[in-house]
Amino acid sequence: MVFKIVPKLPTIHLTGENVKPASGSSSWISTCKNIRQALEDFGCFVAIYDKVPLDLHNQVFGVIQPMFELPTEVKARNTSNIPYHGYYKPGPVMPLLDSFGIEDATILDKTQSFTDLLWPNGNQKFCETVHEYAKQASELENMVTRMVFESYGAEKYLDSHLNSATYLLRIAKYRVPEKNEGPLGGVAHTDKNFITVLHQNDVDGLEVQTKDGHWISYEASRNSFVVMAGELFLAWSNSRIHAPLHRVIMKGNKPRYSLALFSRSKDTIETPKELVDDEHPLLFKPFDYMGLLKFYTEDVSRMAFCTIKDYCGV
Ligand SMILES: O=C(O)CCC(=O)C(=O)O
Ligand SMILES: [Fe+2]
Repeated sequence: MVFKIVPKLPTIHLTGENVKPASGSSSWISTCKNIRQALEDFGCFVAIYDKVPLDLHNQVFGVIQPMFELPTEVKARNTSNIPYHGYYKPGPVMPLLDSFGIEDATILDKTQSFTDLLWPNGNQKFCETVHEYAKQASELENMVTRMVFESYGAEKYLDSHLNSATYLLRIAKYRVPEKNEGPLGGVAHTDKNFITVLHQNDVDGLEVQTKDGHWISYEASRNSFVVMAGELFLAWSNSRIHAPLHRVIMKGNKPRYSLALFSRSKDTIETPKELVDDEHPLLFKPFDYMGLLKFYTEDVSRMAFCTIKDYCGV
């Protein structure tokens, strides 16, 4: 009998001793190493993380669902000066996807303004729950960033990096395809930001491409998060870290809901000199998120694939 080996995304437990730097324990050091290895090999990993309580998980998926039932003209109030950062209605390329973007969702006032736009009579539960979720997800992002910086001996850049970080929260619904429709929920792309933290309900669909071209399906659980590197992280690491292609293929007969927290940087980013040597000559000039965004929105064909080399390669 021939068994087909189905590859899985690496899973890393970000719990207990593994995430206690003060203990100086070997668990912390080996967790840092495992994260770095997973990001270099796959560009992502599944984090098992228990700091987002089950209550918050249930509440956040509870408060976001009614948002998708609002009239289209109300949803369209979620605009942004930055391309692709506001409301995104289902369209010809991705008819199943409906999504909102909350810029700076980790800042309560910003989540409040978003809430006031959609619910002029108030929706405090939505505002507090989504803000709390964004904060928790950003803490996970900060910890992973710290662990990777330490693993590369680049910890002296961590504080200024985290101080210049901003976060976009994208909240998405993928409806069940009709009989005459295909299952494509989200087209294959690489993320353009630093790190993305993805969390979803119990309807799977996310697939990540390996370096050798195989698609791996992610099987979600309530306490799991996909931590994924984007093109900014690839360039920061002088191409050590991989930014994987990923897509959403709908499975099952219930809608899929997901929350994606994208970290970016307000400032210019430079590859630390610790990551440059004879074996790894510098590959990128200093770059910034808005520059990369402008570069790929000038030509939509650049959106799907990794274009950071074309934007700021030396
Ligand atoms: O819904 C998901 O799990 C993936 C979303 C995604 O890849 C994105 O918004 O960039
Ligand atoms: Fe993505």
